[in-house]
Amino acid sequence: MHTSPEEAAWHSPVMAVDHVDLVRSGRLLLDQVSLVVRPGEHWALLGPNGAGKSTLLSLLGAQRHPTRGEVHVLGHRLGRVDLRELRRHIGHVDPRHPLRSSLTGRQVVLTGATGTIEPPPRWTPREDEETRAAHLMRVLGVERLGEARWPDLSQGERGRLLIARALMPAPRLLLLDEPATGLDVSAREQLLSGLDRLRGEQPALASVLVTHHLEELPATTTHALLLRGGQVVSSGPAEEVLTGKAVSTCFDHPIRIDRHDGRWVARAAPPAPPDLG
Ligand SMILES: Nc1ncnc2c1ncn2[C@@H]1O[C@H](COP(=O)(O)OP(=O)(O)OP(=O)(O)O)[C@@H](O)[C@H]1O
Repeated sequence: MHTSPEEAAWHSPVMAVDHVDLVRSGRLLLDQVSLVVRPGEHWALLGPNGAGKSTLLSLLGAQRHPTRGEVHVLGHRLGRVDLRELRRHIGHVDPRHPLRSSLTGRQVVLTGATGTIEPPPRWTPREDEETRAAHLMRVLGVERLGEARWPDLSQGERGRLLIARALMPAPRLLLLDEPATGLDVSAREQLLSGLDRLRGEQPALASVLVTHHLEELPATTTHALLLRGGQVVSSGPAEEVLTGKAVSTCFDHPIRIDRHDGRWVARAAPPAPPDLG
């Protein structure tokens, strides 16, 4: 049967991590981690402090090499490809965006087209870039912030603008490191519904979102990987992985998980009844 290049791209993994170890300063930070992310999949990377989530995300973002094992990102094996070139096809949202000047919201989003923090000198965006920036700002619900100045914006507003910025070059992969940390409930909900809308309108986009909190997972999350001490506790479709048993093991605490309208809620499990037998 004939397969078109579009169909082949749809089925080929966006990234594949195969039995990866990562050692730094003599410490094993990732221990035999494997993960395959396909187009249209939205992964949650969960685990306690120090589990290795950010370390794994930095591999997925082509920011470092594994010590052992293979990482393929967008069909390229890390170690055999120019990492800077590869990074241009990955939307990596850095919550500590190092912007110092007082750009407007629209200008910040447009710097996603040049991959720079400040607009390059004498650079003027093309009309299609302006149109895309406006569209992405609408999808993420920040269209009214086009003329607002970066230093005046709230953390939640900045976070959504940074996601729009990361999407400017139309990446196939979006990486989000704790995007809801520090947001109040309304800002968090606006962020999550923006992500749900985005995923609905870009069905081939794949994403990986790091968090400690199940409440911060968008309803469109399809898969989850639980990490503890650099090792995978469980990995696969979200409804199979996000169970009380696996999450309790991961966080080393008895936790009960409920799901309402597609969203997850975690709380301490009630103590087991005394054994009267
Ligand atoms: N360059 C390094 N050398 C040695 N240890 C490191 C290095 N970078 C990170 N670590 C350690 O690796 C472990 C995993 O760190 P990482 O930041 O990936 O965890 P995390 O799951 O993202 O944690 P958190 O939820 O607290 O952000 C931590 O114990 C950290 O101290």
